[in-house]
Amino acid sequence: MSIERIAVVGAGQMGSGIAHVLAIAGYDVVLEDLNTEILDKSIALIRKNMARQAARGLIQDADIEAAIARIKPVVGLDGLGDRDLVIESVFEDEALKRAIYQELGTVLKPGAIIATNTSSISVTRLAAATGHAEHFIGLHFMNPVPVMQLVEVIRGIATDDPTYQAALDLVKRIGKTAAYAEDFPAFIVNRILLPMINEAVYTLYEGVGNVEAIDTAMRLGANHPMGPLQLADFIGLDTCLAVMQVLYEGLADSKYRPCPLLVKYVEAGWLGRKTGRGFYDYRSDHPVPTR
Ligand SMILES: CC(=O)CC(=O)SCCNC(=O)CCNC(=O)[C@H](O)C(C)(C)COP(=O)(O)OP(=O)(O)OC[C@H]1O[C@@H](n2cnc3c(N)ncnc32)[C@H](O)[C@@H]1OP(=O)(O)O
Ligand SMILES: NC(=O)C1=CN([C@@H]2O[C@H](COP(=O)(O)OP(=O)(O)OC[C@H]3O[C@@H](n4cnc5c(N)ncnc54)[C@H](OP(=O)(O)O)[C@@H]3O)[C@@H](O)[C@H]2O)C=CC1
Repeated sequence: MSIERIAVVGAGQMGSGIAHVLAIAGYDVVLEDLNTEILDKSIALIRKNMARQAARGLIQDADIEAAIARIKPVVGLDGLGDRDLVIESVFEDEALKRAIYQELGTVLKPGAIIATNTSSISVTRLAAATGHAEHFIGLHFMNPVPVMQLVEVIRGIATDDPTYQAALDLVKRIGKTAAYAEDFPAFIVNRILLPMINEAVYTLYEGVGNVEAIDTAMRLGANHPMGPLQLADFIGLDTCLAVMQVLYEGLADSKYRPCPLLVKYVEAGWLGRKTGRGFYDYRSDHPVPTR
């Protein structure tokens, strides 16, 4: 199937990044969320990040307005009937994702593909909520989407070959590299990355080091571009916890138990950058460690 008209459902940090790269690649993009305030914020973030790329010479300044014009922000799923592909990128919450697929089922045209940007949840199980599991696939983009080269592609047990091929063609057209992961909890990247982040939270929780020491140690000691706690704040502590819970429940191994401190921060609403506070406080010019 040829894909030209795409919708991105969920205009958070990932949905905004996905819409950004699709528009730069020339696709006709509808960006959907719950209200215009979020959509306005998303378009402003996309414009800022495109300017960043232009400043680095990765795209031309002149390309920005044309790309932004290819993104149509909408509230509600009703107008998605002409879409060839919908990429869902709402919270890492299975019930929410399934509810959105059920609503999409009433508006999408026959043969339309649904892809989920889930970080960890079973693609096979999510597909079962759509009624067209053969046209459902996992397309796991990496954060920040405009910068990261990888997209994990995950087939559900029922995903058909044309859907899989259409997904690979899209990844190629946006200039990224596909890695194929089998449909196991958290796939490849987060099966490895999130336990490392969780271990960094345990290191803080047990008092082995403070926030600054832990992040400095891994940036300078393991050459990580961001310390694990800085990265957790960047990802979103709610998403980090959701992925650890999927691993813990899905693999039934105590080594994936989410650190109690991570649970506490999420319960407090300290979700990292997106709420202004996590392991760092982002409310002043420079991030300040909070422990
Ligand atoms: C749950 C999951 O599924 C999680 C996943 O996505 S798995 C992948 C997780 N992501 C990572 O591991 C990324 C690790 N970090 C990095 O690679 C680098 O720090 C980075 C690429 C994010 C930035 O690289 P850098 O050379 O420092 O870029 P730099 O010019 O200094 O930009 C730093 C800032 O710009 C952001 N940034 C840079 N270019 C960007 C772009 N085009 N779009 C969006 N953000 C951008 C950085 O995130 C950071 O944010 P703030 O400006 O808000 O502080
Ligand atoms: N954060 C990361 O590093 C990565 C995350 N992912 C995955 O991407 C997905 C999104 O994560 P992320 O962007 O970080 O999350 P965010 O919290 O940044 O954004 C989630 C977005 O979903 C919106 N939303 C919630 N309910 C609905 C709905 N019913 N209809 C439309 N939009 C809705 C939210 O709007 P509102 O705020 O109004 O509720 C918000 O804009 C998750 O599945 C996550 O696992 C994948 C790779 C990396």
